[in-house]
Amino acid sequence: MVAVVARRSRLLLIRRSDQVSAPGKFCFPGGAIEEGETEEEAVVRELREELGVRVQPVRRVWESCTEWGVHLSWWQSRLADDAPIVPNAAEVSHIGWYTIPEILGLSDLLSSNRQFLQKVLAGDIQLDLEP
Ligand SMILES: Nc1nc2c([nH]c(=O)n2[C@H]2C[C@H](O)[C@@H](COP(=O)(O)OP(=O)(O)OP(=O)(O)O)O2)c(=O)[nH]1
Repeated sequence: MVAVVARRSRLLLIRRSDQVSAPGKFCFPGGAIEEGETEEEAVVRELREELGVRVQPVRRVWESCTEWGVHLSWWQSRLADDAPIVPNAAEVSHIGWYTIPEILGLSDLLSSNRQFLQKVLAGDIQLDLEP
């Protein structure tokens, strides 16, 4: 489950900690769905665990599969309130709000995220950048 959170043409990006898979890579917040959960519930739980924030999943905008076989469901989501983002250091080493060109300029970006953003720029994925 991947949460795509936009604000004033910027997207919420995380840098993965050294203790998880794909250490040090940039991607969006998210994680695996657990048994019995809906996709929306998984998005809400993952963002709470990872960043200490409440989000509302709005719309599934894309589905994909990583080169290593993980199915990803991409959910445009919005922050439910103005509470501060408090990254869980075990999972996330850094967070920030970046424009799409800035994100595409990062060499440590996960390849599925690069593919996602290229599709957004091409108009193949509809994303609301000013929700
Ligand atoms: N969270 C997240 N994972 C992503 C993104 N793009 C992408 O390819 N992935 C991959 C990396 C991982 O193989 C998988 C989800 O990893 P995760 O670390 O967030 O979830 P997890 O704790 O349940 O999984 P894991 O570390 O045990 O592999 O999806 C993204 O934007 N966000």
